Amino acid sequence: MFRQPGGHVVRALTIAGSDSGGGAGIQADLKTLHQFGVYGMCAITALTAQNTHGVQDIQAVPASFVQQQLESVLTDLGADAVKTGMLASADIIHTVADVLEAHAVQHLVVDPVMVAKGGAPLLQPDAVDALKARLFPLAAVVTPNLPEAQALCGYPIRDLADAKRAARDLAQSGVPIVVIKGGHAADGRPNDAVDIIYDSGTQTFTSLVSPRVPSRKTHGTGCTFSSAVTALLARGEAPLTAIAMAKAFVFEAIDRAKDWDVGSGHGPTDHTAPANTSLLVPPAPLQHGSSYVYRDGTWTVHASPPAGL
Ligand SMILES: Nc1ncnc2c1ncn2[C@@H]1O[C@H](COP(=O)(O)OP(=O)(O)O)[C@@H](O)[C@H]1O
Ligand SMILES: Cc1ncc(COP(=O)(O)OP(=O)(O)O)c(N)n1
Repeated sequence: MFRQPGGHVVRALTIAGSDSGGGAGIQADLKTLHQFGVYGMCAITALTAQNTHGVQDIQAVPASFVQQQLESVLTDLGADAVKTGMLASADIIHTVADVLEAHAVQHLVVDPVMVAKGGAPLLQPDAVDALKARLFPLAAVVTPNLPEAQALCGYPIRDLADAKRAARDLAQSGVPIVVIKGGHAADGRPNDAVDIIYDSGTQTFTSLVSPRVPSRKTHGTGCTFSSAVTALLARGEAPLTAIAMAKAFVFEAIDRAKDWDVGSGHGPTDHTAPANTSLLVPPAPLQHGSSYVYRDGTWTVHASPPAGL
């Protein structure tokens, strides 16, 4: 396990739903935290019966029991960083926000999970406002995918210019850093996956680009990405470095899984992808306002960024 200079084992808490298929949710989160050498803990918000073909059923956990799990963990083990994933209902969101406020948690990553890739709703529609009002102001980083960003902003995101507008608008809820993930490629980018980062402090956009792996095995990419960011923030990395390393890790996890036979539908990624710093870390501190590309295991400044970056 990764330790802070004083010898303290780095730990992180995920508050999310269980994916019985093991590719997303709590299972992806704990695998990712472990891979980054961070001690992982969890509070489960919902149980899903799920596989690589979709979500067959959902059982919500009562908000009072989510609260009990959080209190059990935070009053004993503590957390250097916390992430939220599937929160299911406004009731659970209010409970989670109350507990996180009371414990003054640091480094909160909010992955505003709303719909699984197969189309199953993972958040009640009336909970979207609660997410923005209660959790966004507590977050260090918020990581919507394109459909989530559209739902949160209330307008379509068709291209990179729209994604930038959405990132800046979402930051108005009091979020230091918004990442609009590009896995869904609303603007039809067949060859690359572009993530747009807006930093409220510097009021700059940074874009991170990787080749798009031609694979259906991308189940759980968002959970894996936000967990990697959480692990790296817990370890003390700067947010921009954490986000870049997380993107590189997800690229490697998708790439490793492209030929494997786990499930016959949209399979999961391979969380045993390398997470050691030397392979994923940018060679120099990333500059806000620039565009970077991850290719062949290396980050470089993007010499010919896509139009709109
Ligand atoms: N086919 C792919 N090839 C490379 N990177 C991808 C691919 N699909 C998603 N990503 C990356 O995975 C991360 C998660 O994005 P996304 O899939 O949009 O999230 P979600 O699972 O929440 O829908 C982002 O960094 C995105 O760029
Ligand atoms: C229990 C649970 N939580 C979250 C998700 C969605 O995960 P995500 O990483 O966005 O991956 P896809 O479902 O989009 O492949 C989930 N499916 N289940």
